[in-house]
Amino acid sequence: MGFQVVDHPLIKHKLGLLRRVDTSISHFRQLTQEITILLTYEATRDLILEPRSVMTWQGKAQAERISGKKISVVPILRAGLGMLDGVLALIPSARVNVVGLYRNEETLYPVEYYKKFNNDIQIRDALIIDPMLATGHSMAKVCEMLAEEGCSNIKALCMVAAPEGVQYMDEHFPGVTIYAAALDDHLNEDGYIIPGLGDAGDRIFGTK
Ligand SMILES: O=P(O)(O)OC[C@H]1O[C@H](OP(=O)(O)OP(=O)(O)O)[C@H](O)[C@@H]1O
Ligand SMILES: O=c1cc[nH]c(=O)[nH]1
Ligand SMILES: [Mg+2]
Repeated sequence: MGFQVVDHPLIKHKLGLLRRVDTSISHFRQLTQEITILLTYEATRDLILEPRSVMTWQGKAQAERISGKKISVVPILRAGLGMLDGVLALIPSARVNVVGLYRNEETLYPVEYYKKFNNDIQIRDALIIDPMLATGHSMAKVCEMLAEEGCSNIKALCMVAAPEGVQYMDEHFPGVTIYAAALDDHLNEDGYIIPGLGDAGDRIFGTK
């Protein structure tokens, strides 16, 4: 598996603000979106280009355009929605395939409550978005759902990952590359990432 902490001063600075307990809802949303744009930039580095001739003000010139498979973004409800605008800012024509999961607080395994996939999901590369990779159970569940649909090329973006989640994904979906803003220290006894962000869904939606 590929796991990459995207190393950039802007990401580090914005993540520091995101971690602050006194960051407002609106600022939390804005920072999440901005960091997602930076992660998307890195995660799309291997997109394939093809040459293309364009008519410029000085006649024809050689340019390039993205070719090959198209992308579908897969936000994991709820918190993943906070990252959607960031991806769409760079890939405005991406299709969106939504999965609704919540984590059972006792078992720390996800419960599925919603799924809406496009008809052409299997011919697109999938980009899963969820701010938190804690145990990795939610991310793995979505990879399983995508694999069942025939998706063969899957990447994921998250704000903060725990070593436990990275290891779980490595064991179960070694072909999936994850791009994160940070690799944190550990999970606490309730399955929360330390230091983490707290409950990202609550911070984005203003619940609690
Ligand atoms: O790696 P895991 O241990 O599976 O935990 C991570 C999941 O937990 C959070 O969702 P939550 O269940 O809080 O739902 P929410 O987005 O609706 O708040 C988070 O957004 C991930 O989806
Ligand atoms: O730290 C965590 C773990 C799971 N979900 C969150 O929102 N935060
Ligand atoms: Mg939550």
